[in-house]
Amino acid sequence: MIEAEKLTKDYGGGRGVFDLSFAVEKGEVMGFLGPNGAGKTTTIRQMMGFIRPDQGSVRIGGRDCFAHAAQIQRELGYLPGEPAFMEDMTGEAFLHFLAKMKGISDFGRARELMERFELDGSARIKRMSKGTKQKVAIVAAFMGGPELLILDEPTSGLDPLMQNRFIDLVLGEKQRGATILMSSHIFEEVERTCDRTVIIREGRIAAVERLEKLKKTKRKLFSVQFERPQDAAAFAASWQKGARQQGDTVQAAVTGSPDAFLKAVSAYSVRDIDLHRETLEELFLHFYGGEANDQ
Ligand SMILES: Nc1ncnc2c1ncn2[C@@H]1O[C@H](COP(=O)(O)OP(=O)(O)OP(=O)(O)O)[C@@H](O)[C@H]1O
Repeated sequence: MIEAEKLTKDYGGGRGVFDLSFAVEKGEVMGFLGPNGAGKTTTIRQMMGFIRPDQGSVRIGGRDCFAHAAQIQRELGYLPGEPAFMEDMTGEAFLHFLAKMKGISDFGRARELMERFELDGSARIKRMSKGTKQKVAIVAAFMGGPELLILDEPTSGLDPLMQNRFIDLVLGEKQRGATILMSSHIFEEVERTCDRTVIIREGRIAAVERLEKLKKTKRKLFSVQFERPQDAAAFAASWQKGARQQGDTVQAAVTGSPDAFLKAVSAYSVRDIDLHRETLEELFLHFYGGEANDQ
């Protein structure tokens, strides 16, 4: 469905994207991941035909994205990283306008989506919060039931309840047979929806992974406080595998099943235990190296 071949956009000074080759199959949900500034938006903008590659190409359904930009933009569902609206319009008027432009005659699906996301479309867009604007952008991308959706950080600004509704929406579209490419910083969203992920770092592909592989790589960071500091020292010495002891507390990263770790810990008296699940940013840092920025 999407084929990038040696796709390059060079902004100078090492910024941009370089030599990206990957493919998204029909019916697949592909995560597009990487730290801030890695080049996700630059890649997506080339898929939309907004900017011309310096070298290489990206094709959608066999058509070059830059040469066939207008047609591709009309057909697919796109959710930009920073949606630009006609701010004076109400949400609903804007969606009607967009539906007309895209030749969507049935507004029923848009209404259904507005209800699902509890979006009140009667307010002017300029008065809406970031999260509400994001809901308008989601409805705009999905309302035509497109075969292909390209989504740039689709849940940015949404609360956890709405993030969950978004995940359900993506799973429904996947069942319908839609192909989706989605950039994201949120592990849960990626874990629950994506079949594979393209991971980019500093403008280059670091890996194309199946989700199972990424899940196996993800670490659980345990912090265990022991009743006695000498127990903490004994546990840290016996566990090894990168356990760090400080006073009565040991921190350890566990990959995969925590069973062996918990059994080893249970040989001692434990005062408290904390679990931190690794974020995507932390995973990039420990697995692929480089900078991890806060979102
Ligand atoms: N028009 C431009 N002119 C010059 N440099 C640019 C331009 N657009 C992007 N860049 C640079 O290219 C690099 C990749 O930016 P891009 O926005 O694609 O990253 P991203 O992965 O989408 O990051 P984020 O997660 O922050 O959205 C950055 O270093 C950015 O500063």
